[in-house]
Amino acid sequence: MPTTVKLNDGNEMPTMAFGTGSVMKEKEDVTGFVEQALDSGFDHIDTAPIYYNENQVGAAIRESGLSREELYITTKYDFGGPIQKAVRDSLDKLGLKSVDLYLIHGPNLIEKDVEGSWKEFEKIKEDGLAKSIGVSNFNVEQLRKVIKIARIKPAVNQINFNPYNYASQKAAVEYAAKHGIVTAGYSGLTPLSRSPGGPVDPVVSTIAARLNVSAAQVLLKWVRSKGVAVVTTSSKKERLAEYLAVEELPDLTAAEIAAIDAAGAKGPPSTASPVVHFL
Ligand SMILES: NC(=O)C1=CN([C@@H]2O[C@H](COP(=O)(O)OP(=O)(O)OC[C@H]3O[C@@H](n4cnc5c(N)ncnc54)[C@H](OP(=O)(O)O)[C@@H]3O)[C@@H](O)[C@H]2O)C=CC1
Ligand SMILES: O=CCc1c[nH]c2ccccc12
Repeated sequence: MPTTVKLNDGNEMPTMAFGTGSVMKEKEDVTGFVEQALDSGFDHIDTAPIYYNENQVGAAIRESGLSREELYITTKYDFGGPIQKAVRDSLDKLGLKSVDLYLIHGPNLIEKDVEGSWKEFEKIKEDGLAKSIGVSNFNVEQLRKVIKIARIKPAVNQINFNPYNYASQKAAVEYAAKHGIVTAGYSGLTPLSRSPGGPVDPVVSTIAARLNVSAAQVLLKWVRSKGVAVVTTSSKKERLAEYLAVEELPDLTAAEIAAIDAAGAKGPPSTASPVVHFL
């Protein structure tokens, strides 16, 4: 059974999500990958209009034969324009009456009218179109602005979170936790996928050897050790099984966590792919 975390609105969110924004090469159909993830035991699927695959996620959900109650679906507001229309468009594409979590994909989408935009999000929850509402890529200041005017606080902040950006993201995670907001981390496997050859690699390899697990499992365990939920992905069935086994692995020791933190603080190798900023 996948592990869940209780959100500040009483709902439970599975702590291991399968992301559809990067599983495929650009414009590739993700239906088969989502089916494979559901078949492997993932019950939380993360999508967004900007991934142009909500209809494919919907098809995979229907194909899976799983009931709506067995699934947790996250999508996002990201193209701008009227918020109520955007959520209904997403629901149409997904073929669902409601999503479990609806996020503002980036702070610039609401910066002109934080209060008015968040009120629209609160209405989405009150109308039952999303069971929970939240934000993504928000820093402390941006979270503070929403919390200040919110009747319903964001339940989740989904952010880029890995050992190489831990020092800069720590404050957002701690601020969120103080306000009862769960942080979900994407790109947790950056040291393997985008920035191989950096100072985190040997530390992770040593821990992986001690535990007889993969480097990806150590990195995801490190994410969880910070109280952060995971949004990851893979095109490979064997990696999906590894990701899902992470909750059952023994905890990293405090010294191991500190060693990953310290290696991450040295930064990625100079050959690392640049982080693309968007939204
Ligand atoms: N809210 C937001 O703004 C954002 C949200 N997201 C969400 O998060 C999801 C995950 O993001 P992503 O950055 O891909 O997450 P991760 O950092 O978890 O990376 C997943 C990738 O790592 C690869 N991988 C796994 N193990 C290894 C290994 N040992 N060596 C090399 N590569 C490996 C996988 O490739 P393989 O297929 O070969 O296993 C997969 O492509 C997205 O799909 C999206 O849903 C992502 C970015 C921004
Ligand atoms: O959601 C975050 C990053 C991302 C992943 N896939 C795409 C496609 C288009 C824009 C942004 C993204």
